[in-house]
Amino acid sequence: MKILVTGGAGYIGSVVTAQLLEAGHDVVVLDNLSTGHRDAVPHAATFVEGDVREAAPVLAEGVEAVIHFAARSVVPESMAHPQRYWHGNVGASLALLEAMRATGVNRIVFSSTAAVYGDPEEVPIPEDAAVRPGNPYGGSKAAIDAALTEHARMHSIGAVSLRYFNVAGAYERYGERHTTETHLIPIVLQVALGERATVSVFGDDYDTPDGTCVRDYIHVADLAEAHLLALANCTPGRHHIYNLGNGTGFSVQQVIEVCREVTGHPIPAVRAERRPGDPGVLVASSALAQAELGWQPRRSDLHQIVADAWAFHQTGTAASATPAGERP
Ligand SMILES: NC(=O)c1ccc[n+]([C@@H]2O[C@H](COP(=O)([O-])OP(=O)(O)OC[C@H]3O[C@@H](n4cnc5c(N)ncnc54)[C@H](O)[C@@H]3O)[C@@H](O)[C@H]2O)c1
Ligand SMILES: O=c1ccn([C@@H]2O[C@H](COP(=O)(O)OP(=O)(O)O[C@H]3O[C@H](CO)[C@H](O)[C@H](O)[C@H]3O)[C@@H](O)[C@H]2O)c(=O)[nH]1
Repeated sequence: MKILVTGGAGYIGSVVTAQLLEAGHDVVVLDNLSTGHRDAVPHAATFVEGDVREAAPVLAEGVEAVIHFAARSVVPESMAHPQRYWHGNVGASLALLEAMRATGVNRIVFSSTAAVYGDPEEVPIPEDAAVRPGNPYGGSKAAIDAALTEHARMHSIGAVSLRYFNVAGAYERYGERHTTETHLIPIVLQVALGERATVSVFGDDYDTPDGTCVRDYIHVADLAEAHLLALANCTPGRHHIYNLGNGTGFSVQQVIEVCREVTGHPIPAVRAERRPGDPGVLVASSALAQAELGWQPRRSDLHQIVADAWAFHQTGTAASATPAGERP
């Protein structure tokens, strides 16, 4: 299949592009390089530098399906500049859907997020939990999910929203390298690398066993595999929504401890105020993805997730990578 991957120069998009190529698909990456890297695009993919709003000419070149990663995704930035998220995420995604209609491309897999659930009443969180985003980033993704439901019904598009929990780890030579890093695991590893003196623990008075926030960390390679399954499950006229996580929560303190074990570095941690908008506990129920997509995470051990991220930060390649010759 010929697939357009928006945001394929980013962290998750580059991993999915690599797996699509390994599966024999033809991939075009459309990315404006705002947070992504040209050298993260696998060699066998065609790269087009540009905005998602300019997708029509690319779609018209025989594209059969879209996997849509391109977005702004820094929660604190969304609190300070919500309009960037309405224009950059909602506006750009609506333009992409319009271009798909105009060119007759009728399948899309979309990167949604656990942030649409805000502070959930029920944990593990099922897909039918209330959508109550606690920040404009989550709000923008919830709005795109709603637009996909409408487009599926009104325009016979087949859509799948994948609601990722906390993505971490690395795959082959593809990993997380954001200039503005807010995610816990890469920040902790920057301390181990000597790039930061300490890690701040945002709040130790949550209603959790050790008082720090609990999250569900999912290996990027497992997450990526769900996109290939979702693509095969895109049914015209239907919008499916699936949570993707391991179903196990780890506290911030536990994550730091695992990073100490993996890196052998003491990783000094300091207590800091709660980060505005952070829910205490986010853990996925991925039962629906397992039942309907046949998805099964295979790299659930947090040590392996951190070991892959650590190897990537040190050498540019995941610990579990296959030999160089086999990489796309
Ligand atoms: N990383 C996570 O833990 C996580 C969790 C939930 C959801 N998500 C979602 O997954 C997707 C990918 O996240 P990521 O961590 O790989 O982010 P990333 O920033 O590494 O990748 C996003 C890519 O999209 C590109 N991009 C952004 N706006 C664009 C535009 N208007 N036109 C063209 N290209 C554009 C960027 O240059 C970048 O290469 C995002 O939609 C994000 O909201 C990520
Ligand atoms: O320096 C840091 C960074 C993070 N944290 C804490 O670590 C936990 C994880 O924080 P991340 O920033 O790594 O991830 P979030 O849970 O805030 O958000 C991520 O996962 C969400 C869903 O769970 C959304 O998908 C969102 O897009 C994505 O950034 C939070 O409790 C946060 O307060 C710290 O204590 N110190």
